[in-house]
Amino acid sequence: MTVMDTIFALASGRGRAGVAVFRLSGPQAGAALESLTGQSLPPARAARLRWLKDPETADRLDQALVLWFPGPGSFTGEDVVELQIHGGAAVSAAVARALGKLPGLRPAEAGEYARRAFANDRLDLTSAEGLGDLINAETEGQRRQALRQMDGAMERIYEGWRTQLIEALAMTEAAIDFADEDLPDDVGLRARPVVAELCAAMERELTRAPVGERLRDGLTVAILGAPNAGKSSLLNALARREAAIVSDRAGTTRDVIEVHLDLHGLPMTLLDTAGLHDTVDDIELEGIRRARARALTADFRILLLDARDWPVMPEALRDLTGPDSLLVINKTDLRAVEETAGLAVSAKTGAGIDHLIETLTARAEALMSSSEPVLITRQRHRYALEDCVRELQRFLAAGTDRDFELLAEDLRMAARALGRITGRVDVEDLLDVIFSEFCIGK
Ligand SMILES: Nc1nc2c(ncn2[C@@H]2O[C@H](COP(=O)(O)OP(=O)(O)OP(=O)(O)O)[C@@H](O)[C@H]2O)c(=O)[nH]1
Ligand SMILES: [K+]
Ligand SMILES: [Mg+2]
Repeated sequence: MTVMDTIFALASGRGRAGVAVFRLSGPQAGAALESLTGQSLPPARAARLRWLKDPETADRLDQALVLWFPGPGSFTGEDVVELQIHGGAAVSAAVARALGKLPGLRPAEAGEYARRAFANDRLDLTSAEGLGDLINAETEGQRRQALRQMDGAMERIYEGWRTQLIEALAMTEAAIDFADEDLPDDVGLRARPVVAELCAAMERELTRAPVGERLRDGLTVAILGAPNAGKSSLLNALARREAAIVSDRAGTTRDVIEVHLDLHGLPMTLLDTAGLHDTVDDIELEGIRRARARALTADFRILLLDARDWPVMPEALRDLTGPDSLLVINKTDLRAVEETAGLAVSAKTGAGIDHLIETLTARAEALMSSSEPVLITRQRHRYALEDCVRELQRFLAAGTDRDFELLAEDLRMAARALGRITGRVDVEDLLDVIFSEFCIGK
């Protein structure tokens, strides 16, 4: 058994505030609380008002609300203490100094609480990621997704799949281990329909992957158009600030400019790009190359046209039209255009901008909304799930004459790939449990 340090850290943000919260976790947490208060531990999970004193000088530091969460039912699974003290730099510093004087205590490193919670099986990896995402969530959509991930919705589905896989593995191994015994002939083949169904479910999930990743990272929308169409002006109008330089000189924007927006709870990254046209200027040409390259990786594109050019579409925009593009006609204050295929706006007067935002929001929602919890919110989930599906496909592609040993290996690898997502990798332990419930042999 390893002797764990007891860690402490300011759990609330730095700076002046009404209350600051210290959190202690580890075997000495209870003793630390007793020495700081000079009293025995309060009842579990009930707040008590206590004076905190310096353990060496007995100087009063602050009056605090203290909470005692004995392990293993705490956030980290260890003994945890929370000290709610008065906010303010000097109070926090004094309490931190006092904590540092106590035996076995040291300041926590970044992520150490979540790491201990993971080590003690209080959190799986997806829940830990969800917690991190929740703390960083800036929009409603991100908050909802993070919360679902944190409360274990994702873990339950992955673990359910993994258990089914390991059951299929047990059936396949039974065919190897008990080959000479009195087993039904088809026991090794029974895994097949289970694996086929699991594989289909995972493939379905992979096609939904962009939803979760987009929701976490945001949707990317590129604004494209001829020079001086008003791309930078439109970006500024949407962002409600002067993020990009606007001038009447064609070729003002030369590099890709990114602005992050929150569209009714959906995160969006807006890209302003160099005007697309024929030029011999090297720098402009490079800008145009980058604009096109970025535009192609964007989730969708706003093709911006000067109302005075309408309905002639500049050459450079023509090959970018399609279902992932939205035609927007700008400068309608200079020339009115009829209700057309495009959206009429004026970046200058603001006319039509609200309508554009509504359209963007609707598009973004259509791309991102999902009533079921999304299972893939990060690249690493997608990669692991793709690995898993590859193994299952290999299993399914094998003919009936294939060696059960090799089939079992495919399933074992598939289970490992899934285990990488949640951080639960105990294939053998689970296999033992399943075998013990298996009514063969005895
Ligand atoms: N009247 C009017 N002028 C506009 C409107 N939008 C932009 N402009 C003007 O058009 C000119 C070009 O605007 P920019 O936003 O710099 O255009 P751009 O497409 O970013 O141009 P480049 O970066 O050079 O490709 C500026 O003088 C703007 O003030 C509009 O809706 N109405
Ligand atoms: K310009
Ligand atoms: Mg510009």
